[in-house]
Amino acid sequence: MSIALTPFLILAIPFGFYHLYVFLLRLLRPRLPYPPGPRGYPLIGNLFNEASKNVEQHEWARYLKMGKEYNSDVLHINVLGDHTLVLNSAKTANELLEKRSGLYSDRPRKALLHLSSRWNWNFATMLYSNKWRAHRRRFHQDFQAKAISFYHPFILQSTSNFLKKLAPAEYSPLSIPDIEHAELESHVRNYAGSTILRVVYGMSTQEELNDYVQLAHLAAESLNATMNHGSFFVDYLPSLKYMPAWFPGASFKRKANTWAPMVSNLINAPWKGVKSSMVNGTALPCFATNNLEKFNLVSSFDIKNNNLDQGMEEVIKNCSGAAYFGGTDTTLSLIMSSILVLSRHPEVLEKAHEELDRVIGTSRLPQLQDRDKLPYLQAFIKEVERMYPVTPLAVAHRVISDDIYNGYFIPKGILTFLNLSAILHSEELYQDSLKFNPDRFLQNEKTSKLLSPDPEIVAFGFGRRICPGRHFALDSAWSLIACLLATCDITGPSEDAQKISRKPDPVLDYFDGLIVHPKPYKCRIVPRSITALNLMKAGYENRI
Ligand code: HEM
Repeated sequence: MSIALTPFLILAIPFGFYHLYVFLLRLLRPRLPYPPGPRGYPLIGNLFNEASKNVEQHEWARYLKMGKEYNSDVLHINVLGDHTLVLNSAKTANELLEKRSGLYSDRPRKALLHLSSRWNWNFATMLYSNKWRAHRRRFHQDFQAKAISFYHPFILQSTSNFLKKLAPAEYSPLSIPDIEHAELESHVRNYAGSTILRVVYGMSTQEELNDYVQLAHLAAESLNATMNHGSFFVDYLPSLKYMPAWFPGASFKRKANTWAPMVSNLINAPWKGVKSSMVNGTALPCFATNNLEKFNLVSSFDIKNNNLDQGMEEVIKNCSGAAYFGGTDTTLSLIMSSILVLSRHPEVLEKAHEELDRVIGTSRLPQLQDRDKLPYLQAFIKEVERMYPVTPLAVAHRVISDDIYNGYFIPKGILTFLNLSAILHSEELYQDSLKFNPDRFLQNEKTSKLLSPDPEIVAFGFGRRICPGRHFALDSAWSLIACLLATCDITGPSEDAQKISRKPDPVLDYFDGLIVHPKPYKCRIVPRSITALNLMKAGYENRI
């Protein structure tokens, strides 16, 4: 045999076997069972179970309970022929989403999502295709770990603004009132939104930022409400989308009509702004301008018609929109959970303060370069990500063709939910998993290895769809949390100080949804000293 043929055969033989496997799979199809799950009725499957499910119960908790009931970490649910696969363990996630990622990386065809609001510009919901690949590649170029230091000055600027807004006029700890949830959330949303807007569109004035942060908030409602499969009945019966909006029971359609213009504004308004500022010569360097220049697209602008060259300009515009949307609500959730936890765990606050004072001192703010020197702070953020996952069911994947796993038949088109909460709360992976304990992520001194799997990887999904904004998200959340901790005491609200002995619960204290947020809470945020207050007021001035 010629040596030149060997590499060909090395590729061809597994390829041939794979096709034989798929062929046999089709032959065997009727005989192989679906993975375990609730027994359904002919034709309607588990329709009754799904229709009568307890809406108070979080979807991830329901799947976890179901897994225990059927003693399986893969589950199958069928509603009217619409099949769903649930993966409740890291092992199955790894086997299917990672090792078979070529099969498991599509997204569901969401009737309401696309009907409602043309979210199809968002590559998070795009089908697994060349179009998605082009977007993912462009996004990855600028958001991979080694590229994001370009954005660090913007993160510092937003951190400074956040601290200034929070700083009381004078140092008078006893007279500082509790901070209400709405006020704190608005500061943090502004932080997350303004950072991403500066990064992608170069926006910097408070007026522009306020408008767009509000816009993202309004549009997020529709994505949050529609992304979880089964939130609306039309997910199971797509033909319902043809019902007129006035028809009884068509409330989903009325909602869709309200959401559509909001989502449209979300993508179009900032893009118009960035193009006009480039034409006027007032644009600040950012993801959009860097890429438009890189691909020589500036000369082809037609602002009046908002005429898109259907190629790279559209990709850049869509990626900017995806970052802007993906970066706001998720980062908000992580930071709000971190503050909630700090205010209810004085022992954690004390350890974090001790580390910051020892390593950084009290005369300057921590910076992103200090991160590796602050292992407890790092471990704290990992533990928040583990205990209170921002996206408990990740984002649904769809299987591209028939498959077999552990003797079970996985049909083409099945929706796949990755139960991140089940994985991150798994007793097998994390001892005393429902106890908040950052120490579990401190390195083992002897082996210098982490004792438990790292949520900074797990919490962002598996396979080819893993969150491409994760490095940026972690830098931006770290900066705010580190500076807030360095300068402030964070405790429970004064009037309830005695009552708050219960620690935040991932179910009772959280709303359910695609991106989960803590239910409203109050806390006290008080500068630690006059020096700390001065640091808050000065921010990173002169250093950016
Ligand atoms: C704490 C913050 C964040 C969390 C927990 C988070 C989590 C996730 C998860 C679980 C997915 C789905 C992965 C999968 O399908 O398997 C995802 C996708 C995505 N995230 Fe994030 N994310 C965060 C922040 C961000 C930020 C800051 C950005 C943008 C700068 C971003 C942009 C995206 C995009 C564009 C996708 C879709 C990827 C695709 O479908 O190919 N995310 N994220």
